[in-house]
Amino acid sequence: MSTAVNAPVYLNYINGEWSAASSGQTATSISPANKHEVVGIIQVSNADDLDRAVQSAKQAQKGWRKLAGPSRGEFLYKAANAMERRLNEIAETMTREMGKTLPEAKGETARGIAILRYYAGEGMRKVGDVIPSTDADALMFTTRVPLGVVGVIAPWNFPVAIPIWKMAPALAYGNTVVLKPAQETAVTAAKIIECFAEAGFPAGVVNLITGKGSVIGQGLAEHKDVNGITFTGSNQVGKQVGQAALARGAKYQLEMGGKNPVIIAADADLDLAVEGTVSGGLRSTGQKCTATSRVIVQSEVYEAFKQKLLAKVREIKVGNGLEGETWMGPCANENQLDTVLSYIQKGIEEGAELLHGGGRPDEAALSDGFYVQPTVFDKVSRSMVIAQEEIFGPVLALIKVDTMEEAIEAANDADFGLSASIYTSSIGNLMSFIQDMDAGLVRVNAETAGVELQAPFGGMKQSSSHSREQGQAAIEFFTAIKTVFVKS
Ligand SMILES: NC(=O)C1=CN([C@@H]2O[C@H](COP(=O)(O)OP(=O)(O)OC[C@H]3O[C@@H](n4cnc5c(N)ncnc54)[C@H](O)[C@@H]3O)[C@@H](O)[C@H]2O)C=CC1
Ligand SMILES: O=C(O)CCC(=O)C(=O)O
Repeated sequence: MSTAVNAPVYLNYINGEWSAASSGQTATSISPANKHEVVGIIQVSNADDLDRAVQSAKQAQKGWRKLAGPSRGEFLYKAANAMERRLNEIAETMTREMGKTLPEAKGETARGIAILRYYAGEGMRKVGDVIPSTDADALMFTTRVPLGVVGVIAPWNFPVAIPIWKMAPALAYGNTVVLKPAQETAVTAAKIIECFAEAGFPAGVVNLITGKGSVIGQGLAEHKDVNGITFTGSNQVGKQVGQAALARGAKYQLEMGGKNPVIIAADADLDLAVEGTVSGGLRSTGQKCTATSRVIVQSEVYEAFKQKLLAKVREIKVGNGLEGETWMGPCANENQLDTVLSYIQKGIEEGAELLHGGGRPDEAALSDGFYVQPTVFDKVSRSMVIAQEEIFGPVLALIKVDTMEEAIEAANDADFGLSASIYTSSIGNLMSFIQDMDAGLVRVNAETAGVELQAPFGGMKQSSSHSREQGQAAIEFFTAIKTVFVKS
């Protein structure tokens, strides 16, 4: 176990150099599995540091955008190779710093590497279209140009995948980047940036700055030289970021919450449905914006599904994510633990029936970590707070319905619309679900979580600013279209 005295120190990365915050202030990044364990000492930067990072990105953008796409792609391939060499170390850091289990952290790091390679290849793909002009002597076509400097504000729940799925397309399309990670996962972010440094990106193309959200995050959103802001996190902060960007005419992209439903139809394969509900709802301790939170079950199979679900949830081993037998790690920070516990309390007060969990685990060995039991509520009604607000924890709310129409209506009864899934063997059910479900991701006989890097990702309603990330869709945010008209 590290103490703050002998913990490694991580710096900002600005203009190709590692530097301490000019404020002289630092903070500790601690392990949620044991709050006395310090993973690293991180910088608490101020507005001057931020300005240096933005100016270095602005300076570097002039040369970076002039490189050919395939040449930019080469740097991304090198970053991917550097990350691959350090996969185990980065994954272990992620587990220590935010709590998800080591196999999940390894999977996420491998996903980060695959995303880098996908966007490295993007440097060789087409960027425009030829459009027939009404003038027979003219050539009309579209091309795309980068936005300029892109500010990346990232959360702690996917500390490798989210920064990379934002930075990789930004860079591939010719932007330069200032990354502001969540303080909870600043050490993991520093290790990613070490891989970018090793790849030899020109100075200023990639910058890392850590600090408070209200100072560095808000500062990025408000900075006049930041041309695009891409954010993932809470609804409240996302809206603030969007408003700050809008006020000065910058482009922005927000990926926020979810209240994702799974529908269990009367004709579902119940074992498959239980597996998908447990995995979708409780992996990563429910801290995914795509996590299953509302479980809408047709009355014919309600009791049978409930019993099978409880049998599986009872088997879950909660513990330190570094230990092989652990299935579910702690919440990522104390705030998150308190939020989850307060929602559980609210559920009880509102009259939902607690079937399993509901508090912190009893084991003495877990008392210094931010652990919570996997929790299942029965008799949840659609209007209850636990059926409406994002909990971001391992809490499943069972809702009983009679018909498929009622199931889809219940599934749509939320302010969010990120992901939704259905378990059914009926073509009629799945067609209605695909057509009528208001969500950016609709999944059939598969859990709500799980995003493929080559497909568009984003939500409807309050879940996003209506743009899409990942896959080819990323080009829409990270570039601007130019329509070119050439007359001979
Ligand atoms: N959609 C998602 O994937 C995520 C959703 N959340 C939701 O947000 C809730 C709270 O988690 P937090 O970590 O507090 O999320 P948050 O929205 O405060 O943090 C996300 C990022 O925004 C930054 N930030 C904070 N205040 C800012 C500001 N005023 N201006 C600009 N950037 C700012 C943070 O430093 C972090 O990098 C969770 O309980 C969950 O419901 C949290 C993380 C990820
Ligand atoms: O389900 C996934 O893999 C991605 C989830 C996600 O983007 C998030 O939680 O922010």
